[in-house]
Amino acid sequence: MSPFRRFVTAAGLAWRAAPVTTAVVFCATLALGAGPVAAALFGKLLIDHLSTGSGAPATLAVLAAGLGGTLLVTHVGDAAVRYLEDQHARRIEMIVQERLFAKLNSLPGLELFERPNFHDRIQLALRAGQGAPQQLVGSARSLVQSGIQLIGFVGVLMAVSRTAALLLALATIPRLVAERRLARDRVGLLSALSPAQRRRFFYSRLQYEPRAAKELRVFGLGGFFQDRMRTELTAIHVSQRGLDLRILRVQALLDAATVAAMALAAYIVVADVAAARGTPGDLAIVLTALPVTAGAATAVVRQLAAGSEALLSIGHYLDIMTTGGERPGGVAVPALKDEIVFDDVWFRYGDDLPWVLNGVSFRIPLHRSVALVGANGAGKSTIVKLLAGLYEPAKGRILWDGIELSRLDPASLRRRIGMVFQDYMTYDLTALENIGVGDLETRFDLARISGAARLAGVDDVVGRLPRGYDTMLSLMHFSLGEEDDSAGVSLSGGQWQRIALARMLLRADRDLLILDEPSAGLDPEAEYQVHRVVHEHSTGTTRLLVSHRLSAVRMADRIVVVEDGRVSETGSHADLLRTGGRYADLFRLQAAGYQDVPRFPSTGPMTEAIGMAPNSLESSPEPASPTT
Ligand SMILES: Nc1ncnc2c1ncn2[C@@H]1O[C@H](COP(=O)(O)OP(=O)(O)OP(=O)(O)O)[C@@H](O)[C@H]1O
Repeated sequence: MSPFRRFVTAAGLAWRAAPVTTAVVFCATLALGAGPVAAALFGKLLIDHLSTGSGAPATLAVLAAGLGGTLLVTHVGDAAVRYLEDQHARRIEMIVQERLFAKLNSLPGLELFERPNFHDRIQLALRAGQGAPQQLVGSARSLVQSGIQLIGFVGVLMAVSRTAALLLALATIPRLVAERRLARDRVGLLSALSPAQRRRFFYSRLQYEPRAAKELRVFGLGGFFQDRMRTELTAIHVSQRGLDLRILRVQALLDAATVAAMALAAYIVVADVAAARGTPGDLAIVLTALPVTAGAATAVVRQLAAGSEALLSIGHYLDIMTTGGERPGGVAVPALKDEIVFDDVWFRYGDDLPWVLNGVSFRIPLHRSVALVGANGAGKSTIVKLLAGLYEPAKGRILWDGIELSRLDPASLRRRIGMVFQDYMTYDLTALENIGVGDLETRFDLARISGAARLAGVDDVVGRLPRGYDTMLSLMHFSLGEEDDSAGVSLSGGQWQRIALARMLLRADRDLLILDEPSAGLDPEAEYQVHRVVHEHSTGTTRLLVSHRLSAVRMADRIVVVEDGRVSETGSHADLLRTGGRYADLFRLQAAGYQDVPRFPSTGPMTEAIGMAPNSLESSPEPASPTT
């Protein structure tokens, strides 16, 4: 990406955030840049007037007032400009956040979100998008301000001693080169450390997230993850310290060179004044101008480096903003009239990963229910995700009434689908919102939401919560006091599953309902009720159901058995039992399991199978008892 494109993006963001503020800041910058030069000139004139003894009191008063006024404006103006810059930074943050998240929400598939480096890029883009335009504006402002000071003081130095001015200019060139290189290294290090930062935050989050707290305590994993977090942080610090040391070494060398140049320049001017080739005012202004000029030259160089750092890092923001992924256009999805067809569909999650689907073909006829069954990892959820347009097949076609899914508009497709996922979401929202997000168009209509909750068998549970449907379903929403009933509550796994089901039932009028393991966490009675409700309530709707409970799928019009990414059997429950294939075996196995429950041995086969000696805990040496 060209530096020019990055510059236009950063400057465009800064300008659009607050054009008036940007213009005011620039004008103020010009005035603030000229301030110190004007103050130094007023100072020189005052000294010259006093040293010749010819100064009229009125002239002295004017010069003193000029000096005081200039200093006052410079200091007050500086604070005002900093205030405006902070407001500007907030506006930029808002714009960047809006654009980045609009972009992320426009990506229809899951592929990018499952790549760790995409997460790193989002973090870098957020940071760059918020910081870089502001840094660029700040650098440009400081550059102009320091540049004006530099030009002014170099002019003054040139008037008094060209050699002194030349010496300072020579000392600035190596700084320019070195600071640019360091800026590039800083941006490079930030990218290089992203994976380690991500892992560090992952390990740190595990140690306070309520979801992980159970296992961490039961398995005693706190110290283990703390060690991992420490290892990552140590590695990050080692890399950062390496760069810090390099910056320190380079800057110390450059500062030493600048001081040497200043000392030489001061010596030349002192020698000139001693030889009566200059006035005491000349000496005063040179002694003022030398450190200020050196400081301004350093500031100019650093701002140039900071500006180029900002331009390099805005590349991360542009990187996300130009990420492909949206399907261009796409046909609006018509109501389903005939059938959905999987036609020799092949899929794998990455080019270097094994095929998950190896030519899957089956049909979902209109107003019929189709159940997918198969062992863990057979590819059932993958089929579901392909049907929802979350991934695209590598080969083969998925047809919606003969139109390939890839030609359809993903948003329009999803409006035609109601879905409950195997790994459904539990939102830190109220019960009303947790269900209502299933159909935002209902605008959290309590009557519809409680109707869906009733069908899913969770209405009573919600009714008994401290604030009914307005209760926060989250333990993170802490109580504000003893009497505060706004505290969050936590539901059981099965109750959460019913909430997810109610969320889907808000879309029961859609063309296609997809239920991926909707009853996995339910007790047997609840499971039966849920399947009866789903069956009765959505008869006449086209349905795809995934379940391991074969008792639940026997009601389906067609059962598709998936084995190793292929369809091995298709037919009704009765057909498949008659055929006596894999489904019939599984069904009989499950049915037998309910009648004849085997007892688990306390030691023996299971412990041996995982390579443990029986009673290894008991046979492990006792910890030494504390000596008294
Ligand atoms: N996001 C992913 N990235 C890489 N591999 C994946 C991903 N999701 C699933 N897989 C792999 O794809 C295969 C099929 O997974 P899938 O979830 O479709 O199986 P399933 O039949 O639904 O299994 P289960 O009955 O356990 O839910 C598995 O081997 C799994 O490891």
